[in-house]
Amino acid sequence: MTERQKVLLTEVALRDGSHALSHQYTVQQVEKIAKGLNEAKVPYIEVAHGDGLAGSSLQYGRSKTNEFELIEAAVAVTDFSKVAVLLIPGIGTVKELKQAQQLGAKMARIATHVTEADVSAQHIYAAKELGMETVGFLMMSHMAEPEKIVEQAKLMESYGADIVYVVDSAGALLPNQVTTRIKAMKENIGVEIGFHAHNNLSLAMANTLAAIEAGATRIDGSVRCLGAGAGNTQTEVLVGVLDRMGIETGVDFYKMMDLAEDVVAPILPVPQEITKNSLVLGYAGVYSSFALHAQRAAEKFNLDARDILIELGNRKVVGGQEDMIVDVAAELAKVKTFV
Ligand SMILES: C[C@H](O)CC(=O)C(=O)O
Ligand SMILES: [Mn+2]
Repeated sequence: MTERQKVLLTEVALRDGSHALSHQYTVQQVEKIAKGLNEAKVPYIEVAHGDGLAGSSLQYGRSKTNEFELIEAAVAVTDFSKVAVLLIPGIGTVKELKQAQQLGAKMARIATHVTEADVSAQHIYAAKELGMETVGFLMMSHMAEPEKIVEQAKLMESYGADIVYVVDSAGALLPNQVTTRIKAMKENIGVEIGFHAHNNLSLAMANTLAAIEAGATRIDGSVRCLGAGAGNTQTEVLVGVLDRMGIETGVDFYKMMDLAEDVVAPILPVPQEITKNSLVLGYAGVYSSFALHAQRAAEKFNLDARDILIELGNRKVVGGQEDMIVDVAAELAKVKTFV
């Protein structure tokens, strides 16, 4: 009997989902969600500010609760799931990585813009030194062609990454574009390949299936889609779909559905859905976590947030350039004043 294909899921509702909740998680919420994910046998649970360790700031949004309390809380209620943390070099430092590891985090996901893998070297080395399973996370992967992604993935592999992810931060990729990127990596790098989707064009599931078909074995999902913009691939749906495809995740389908319905849905301030702003994120190729900042700038300058997002896409703005959002809004407002 042929062995069933297997993918390992990393649940990101407690990190990417932090964007959707404006980083307002409480210890009690994290305990309940992490406990539910652990009982559903989800292999990895990512916990941190939406922009990774040390992300709590004026620029990225202040956390209600110190993220290390959230990490500690998740570790305390998980005896199966491993806790992961995300770190963007320049936002987080080795100091925060060590603190997370000492609290029990077992995986480090070092995230850079897709053409800046070289800035991940120090933190990948540090994570490996700390004995953590280490992931290279190439954000905004729609902005680089497959050859460039392979080049950058090779750098992360050379620094010691155990896994390298294609990350569709803007939710802008089409299924065929996912296939070409993952296939190119599969043919050229020697470590596991992962994929992280956003649902801004309602393609998260299709793109995730394309990634698996092309050879990705590490997949991100989020319970109730909870993530930046229109959210990520919905974990409970993904588990059901992969089961129907005969692909093993090891995750309990019913327990994931109950967690989504009974625990996560009640804490959402608004349903996680494809709004006009999140749709434009995917259409224009803009970093998903810009949605809330663009909405606030639109209200401040009496603009349509979609106009700000389209202009940010035209300027190919990337993560870390959140300050450009207000600049663009001010320019558009001035233009509007004079027309
Ligand atoms: C910091 C970003 O939110 C990381 C991520 O989830 C993405 O790029 O997508
Ligand atoms: Mn994301």
